[in-house]
Amino acid sequence: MKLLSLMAKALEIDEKEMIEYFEDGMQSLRMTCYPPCPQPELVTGITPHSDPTILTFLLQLNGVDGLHISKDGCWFPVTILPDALVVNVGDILEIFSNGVYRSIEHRAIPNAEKERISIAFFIKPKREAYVGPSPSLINPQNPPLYKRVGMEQYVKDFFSRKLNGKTYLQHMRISDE
Ligand SMILES: O=C(O)CCC(=O)C(=O)O
Ligand SMILES: [Fe+2]
Repeated sequence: MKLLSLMAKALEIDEKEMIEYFEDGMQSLRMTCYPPCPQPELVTGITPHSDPTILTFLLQLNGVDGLHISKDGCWFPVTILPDALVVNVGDILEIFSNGVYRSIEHRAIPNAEKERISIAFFIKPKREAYVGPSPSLINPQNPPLYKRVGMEQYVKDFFSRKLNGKTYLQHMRISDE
């Protein structure tokens, strides 16, 4: 909630709107184990994607790296900092902020020698919420860039597609219609 309040401030919207929208949301956790692979460049761990979340907190549990993020079309490894979580912006925050916060495309690959374990903690709005740009950010100079859809529908659509970069977010963009 503290993070969301700070983001509301940065977006210049009422923090109450942000908190009401996101409170009592859904939370889930995914633990992934990547067995060691002598030729990691030949296999895929988790294919490139952005998360269908507000925020994702990621713990690289046993200190073995393998997370990469995409920036300007290139992949960059994320160095593990001791006792720190990686905080990733998800697609729902990109949509809510009407593109101000950009979700991060990422992938994970196995390590050549060691097993790698990650735990991702996903923060999402409640089931009854709508995924769409915040009404306080929309005006004639700043029209909505994304469609508005019920959270249940959004999740259903996301998981019925193949994980493929930011294609689902692209599908949510109004200009793509
Ligand atoms: O294993 C990782 O570092 C990333 C996991 C991930 O991106 C996910 O579970 O959505
Ligand atoms: Fe992810």
